[in-house]
Amino acid sequence: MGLVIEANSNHVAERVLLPGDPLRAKYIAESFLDDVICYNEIRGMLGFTGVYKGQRVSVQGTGMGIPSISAYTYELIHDYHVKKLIRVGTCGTIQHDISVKDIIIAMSASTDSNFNYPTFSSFHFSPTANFNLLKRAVDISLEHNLSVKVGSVLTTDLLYTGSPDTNKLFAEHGVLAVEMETAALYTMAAKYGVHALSVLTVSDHIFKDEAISLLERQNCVDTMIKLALDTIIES
Ligand SMILES: O=P(O)(O)O[C@H]1O[C@H](CO)[C@@H](O)[C@H]1O
Ligand SMILES: O=c1cc[nH]c(=O)[nH]1
Repeated sequence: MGLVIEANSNHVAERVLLPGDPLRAKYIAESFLDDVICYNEIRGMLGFTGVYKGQRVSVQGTGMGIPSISAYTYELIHDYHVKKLIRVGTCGTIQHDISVKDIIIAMSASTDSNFNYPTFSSFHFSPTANFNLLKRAVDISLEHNLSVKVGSVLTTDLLYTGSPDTNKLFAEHGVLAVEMETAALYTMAAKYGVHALSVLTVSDHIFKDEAISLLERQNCVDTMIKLALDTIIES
């Protein structure tokens, strides 16, 4: 039992989906898993374990931003021996040929955060997805004719102060979207020798007046959730 997760040691599966929103965790557990138990309610950051296509899978809310996801990821790996983690998040795209509701599979993540500075000092670590999870997610997308974009994302510390110039600069370097957790997830997975991937549904277009409503958001994430569940049990 840690500071943010209160589960018994055997209540969390080796494979975990990580939505930022704890209510998305509840939605995933209720809609996609059988034989569900809720193992965490600390801070309202809900965590569930259930069965998907015969395999145990957990789903843990992470909250928003690097400090929050880092705490959940740390305890899942250290206290509960989790081996595979797939973030199922939302993001804002900065590319003109990507639209709301599209799915992005994050190959790598740049960041404006200094969270890696104490470890690497003046060097810059490149947070990267696990190749096997990435390949499996892409293969499943092709098998099911899902339209997904694979590429890099920008993990920012702040939701509301993203400068248009910075977003434009990253867009010009081929970055697909902005979100707030992937760089930390990939760095922790690399550090502790586990596998991680981020799959993201585009909730808004940062340069256009396009966004899905909070209500719509729940329905739009179903394709991403099924993709992440199939990926995590098959790899
Ligand atoms: O929908 P989630 O998974 O929370 O992800 C995105 O949404 C939040 C911002 O609205 C940030 O956490 C961002 O990364
Ligand atoms: O624009 C957005 C949308 C979702 N999440 C973010 O971090 N930014």
